[in-house]
Parts: sequence; structure tokens; C-alpha cells
Amino acid sequence: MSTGITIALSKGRILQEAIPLFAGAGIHLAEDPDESRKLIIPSTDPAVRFLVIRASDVPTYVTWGAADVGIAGKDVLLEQEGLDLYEPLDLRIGICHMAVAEPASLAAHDAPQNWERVRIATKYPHITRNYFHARGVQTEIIKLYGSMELAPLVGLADRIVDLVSSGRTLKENGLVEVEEIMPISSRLVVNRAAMKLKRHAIETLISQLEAQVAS
Ligand SMILES: Nc1ncnc2c1ncn2[C@@H]1O[C@H](COP(=O)(O)OP(=O)(O)OP(=O)(O)O)[C@@H](O)[C@H]1O
Ligand SMILES: O=P(O)(O)OC[C@H]1O[C@H](OP(=O)(O)OP(=O)(O)O)[C@H](O)[C@@H]1O
Repeated sequence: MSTGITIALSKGRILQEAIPLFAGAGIHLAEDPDESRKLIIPSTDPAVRFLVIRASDVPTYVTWGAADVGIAGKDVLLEQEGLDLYEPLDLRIGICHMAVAEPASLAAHDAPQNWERVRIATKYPHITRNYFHARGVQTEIIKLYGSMELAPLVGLADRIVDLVSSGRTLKENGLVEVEEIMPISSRLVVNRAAMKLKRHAIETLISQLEAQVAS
């Protein structure tokens, strides 16, 4: 096992919000991953490198030790049940919430407290099933991989469970939020063996990032 630290994160919003946190900790990516096609990006610190992967693959790389550390949304961590990872820090980036939404026309006469059975399109079947099960509502779940907002517009489902931030995507598609399920942010996750074998380096990274989050 190398003594350096490998950090897994995803392109797009997490990367864009994570870059300033790492920069504040003195770690700068050697290349802009949004410009490069490289999947392993060195940093200006020879002991730190980054893997740039799909958001939902981050827990897999960290669980198996291919990365020591990763950044993943709480939505991804909750959806992939049974992960055996440390989650030492809420980075307060990727802030949004998970919600149930439906067409405004349905919401005008809908009563969520009376729901008995719902047909939901979502990228989050486990979270959705658990949420409605706890409420005693039966679910028919249609798994999608993106653009959930389309499903109720074309009759694929009555409602969706998805992430909401500004609310713009719902609004532009004539949907309204009817229930908030939970707040979401991105978390630092750490491989269990790495936490022992690279304790000093990883604890240093955690406290540097913690200081950035608090500042
Ligand atoms: N609108 C949003 N505002 C803030 N954070 C968000 C928003 N949408 C998603 N996120 C957070 O950012 C993470 C990464 O989202 P992103 O859209 O970059 O990847 P993705 O397309 O969902 O992932 P994958 O490529 O694995 O399907 C999500 O897991 C979530 O925690
Ligand atoms: O409330 P808003 O600010 O409009 O943000 C919400 C949108 O952001 C996410 O999608 P994303 O942009 O990641 O697209 P994708 O999941 O379809 O790839 C989420 O799935 C919503 O569609």
C-alpha cells in the first residue's frame, strides 16, 4: 500500500465546490478535471492524488480501498445500503434536499396525508421505499437514472422523489414540492483500513478540511 492519499470525487458540482476546500487546505489539482480527460489527476502535493469518477461510484472505490477518501452526497450514501465506511465530516457542499413532487394540477386537489398507494419515479428506490413504508403508504417505484421531472408529464408516474435546490427544475416543468424527505449535503468518507494504516495523513486532511468548512 502506498503512503500517499487517493481521493475520489465526481466531476461537476461536487468537484467545483470541493476545489476551494482543498485549496484552503493547501492541496491544488494539477489540472482542471473539467478540461482534461484524465481520470487520475495529480495534485501539487506529491502525496495526494484525485480520482475523477461518477458520483454514485465514489462509495464503491472507497469501500474497496481503491481510494482512501472520497466525497459523496448523503443521497448516494443512503441509497447504497450497507456501506462500511467512516463518514467523519459534513463538508456543507452540494446542499439541497430530497422531496416528493407532483404536477401542480394534481397538487391542487391532493391530500398527502390520505395517500394509500403512490406510483413514484425516482433515482432513489431504497430511500423512497423506506420513507413511504415508514408512513404506511404502499409504493410502486419506477427506477430512473436522471431527468425524473419528465415522468409525471408523460404519464410514467404520478409523482417523483428527487433532489431540489433552487426549485427551478420543478417550476419549469410545472411540478410542485409536496413533502420534504430530508436535507442533503456532501460528506467526506474514509476507507476503514486506510483510517488505521494512514491515520496521521488522513486525520491531518480531515482537520484541514474541517477548518475550511468552519471558516
Ligand atoms: N441541484 C443540486 N444542488 C445541490 N446539490 C446537488 C444537486 N443535485 C445533486 N446534488 C448533489 O450532488 C451530487 C452529485 O450530483 P451530480 O448531478 O454531479 O451527479 P449525478 O449525475 O447525480 O451522479 P451520477 O453520475 O452517478 O448519476 C448528488 O449526489 C447530490 O448529493
Ligand atoms: O432545484 P434545482 O436547482 O433546479 O436543482 C434540482 C435538479 O438538480 C439535480 O439534477 P442535475 O442538475 O444533477 O441533473 P441530473 O440529475 O438529471 O443529471 C436534481 O436531480 C434536479 O433535477
